[in-house]
Amino acid sequence: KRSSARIAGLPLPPGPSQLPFIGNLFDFPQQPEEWKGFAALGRLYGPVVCMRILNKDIIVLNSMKAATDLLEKRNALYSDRPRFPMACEVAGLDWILAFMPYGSEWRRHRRALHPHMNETAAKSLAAMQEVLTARFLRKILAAPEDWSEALEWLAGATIVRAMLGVDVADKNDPLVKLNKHIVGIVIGVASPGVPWAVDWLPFLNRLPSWLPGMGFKRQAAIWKNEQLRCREESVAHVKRDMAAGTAVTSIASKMLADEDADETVVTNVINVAYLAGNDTTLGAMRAFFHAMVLHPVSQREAQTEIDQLLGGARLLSLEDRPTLPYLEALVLETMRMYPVAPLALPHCVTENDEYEGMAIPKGATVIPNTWAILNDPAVYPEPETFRPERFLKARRLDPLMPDPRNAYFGYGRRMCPGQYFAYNEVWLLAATTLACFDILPVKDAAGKDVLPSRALSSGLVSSVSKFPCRLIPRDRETSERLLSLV
Ligand code: HEM
Repeated sequence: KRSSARIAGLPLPPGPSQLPFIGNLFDFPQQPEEWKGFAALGRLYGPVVCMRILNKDIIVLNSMKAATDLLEKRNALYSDRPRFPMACEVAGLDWILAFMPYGSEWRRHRRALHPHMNETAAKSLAAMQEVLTARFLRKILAAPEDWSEALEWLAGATIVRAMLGVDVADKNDPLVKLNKHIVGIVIGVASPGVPWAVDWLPFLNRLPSWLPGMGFKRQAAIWKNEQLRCREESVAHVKRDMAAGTAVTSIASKMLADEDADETVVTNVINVAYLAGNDTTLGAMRAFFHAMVLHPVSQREAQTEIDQLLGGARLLSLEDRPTLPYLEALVLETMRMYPVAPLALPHCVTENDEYEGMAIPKGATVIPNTWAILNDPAVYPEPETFRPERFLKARRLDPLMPDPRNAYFGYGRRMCPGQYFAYNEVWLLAATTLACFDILPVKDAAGKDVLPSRALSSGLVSSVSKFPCRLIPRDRETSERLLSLV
């Protein structure tokens, strides 16, 4: 039986029928690729699906219209997060902006980040991104088989350079290590599908650690110490350099130089940028290589467009973006087909609401199904086909085509604050790599192409797994000459 209506006699959104107490526990889509399970429920019940697990209402949004109507147009009601007791209260990760409840603290942190990450500010970081991307290309010219490690280096080097002004070492960089340590802890406590009893029964956190079954508290205490120590160290590094007069300008140094700045907020947002920006951007960049291995015709088309613009005379820069519509379409199509956050992050509704005759109960967790939105055949016909042309009309970007970034980077007031910085990085990587290399599949012993798996991993960040590919310089001499100038 479905639970009875609770708001002015309106029914809850449709969904599978519920068992007593556990509700829809057995209907809940399972990893891997649980977004496909949510999309299947959407085909059965409609774009807004309601489920209940134990004591929690869960509303899944499977269409852009529903996501826009609620998360964007009613953002005053839909910008909260569900509570994450294990991550925030037990493991002390409540300083992470992405987990913060909607309110004044959250707003203070977003405001601190905004001047440094908005669209205009992101442009001023592009020159640094161009230099690091050129270093990446030099690395893969020298050792193409190590492209995956070089890409990991690029993702870490860019965010650390932007936030802390530090040039990351080629291997074993201490600041990258610190940040990775925090990421590991966040993955340990906050990954979807990691069941912590305390997340469902928060009173467990009030029981003493020595009781049987309270092992999670002892483990979390260790994680808490570790992550708080690491988080202080990265900003302390910048402060030391500033005191010695050797600091390179960075977002941290600019924030700290502001007399009115609250140091705790600075430490929080500087650290969250690596957490939220490293693996996501890496996943997006790896997806680009994957798409190119699988779609040589699109790759060739983008290279022709680039060659016509450059004629091998210079390297591409971000300023070339408007003159390369096919390349832009190719990057957008890659983002559409490889969403790094297929279920975004959950939102939470703060008041009882009504939508198209259905009750949305206060406190419900709202899961936007970005994967379903970006694979909606009514918007993107034959969504399983990689087709950059879908974004073009008469060889220009079609302004009527919905931009996948409006889902890819999340929704409403919680939309990703790093989106411009991240997009520029992925675009630069795609543009400059295609200018210099052919990206081809590896061959097996019989000389046949080995194509990598298309499956997206589940977790806080989704992407294709690491895979081998062949990177063949298109014109080694010219590439080496141009890259040596950067
Ligand atoms: C390709 C790369 C990236 C993708 C796909 C991505 C995607 C997302 C998504 C889907 C959300 C959740 C939005 C929502 O709740 O509706 C988010 C939140 C967030 N992202 Fe990104 N992101 C990327 C890169 C970055 C970078 C480089 C930063 C660095 C500043 C960053 C910082 C954040 C933060 C701090 C939040 C939490 C915002 C909040 O809760 O208010 N992200 N991102």
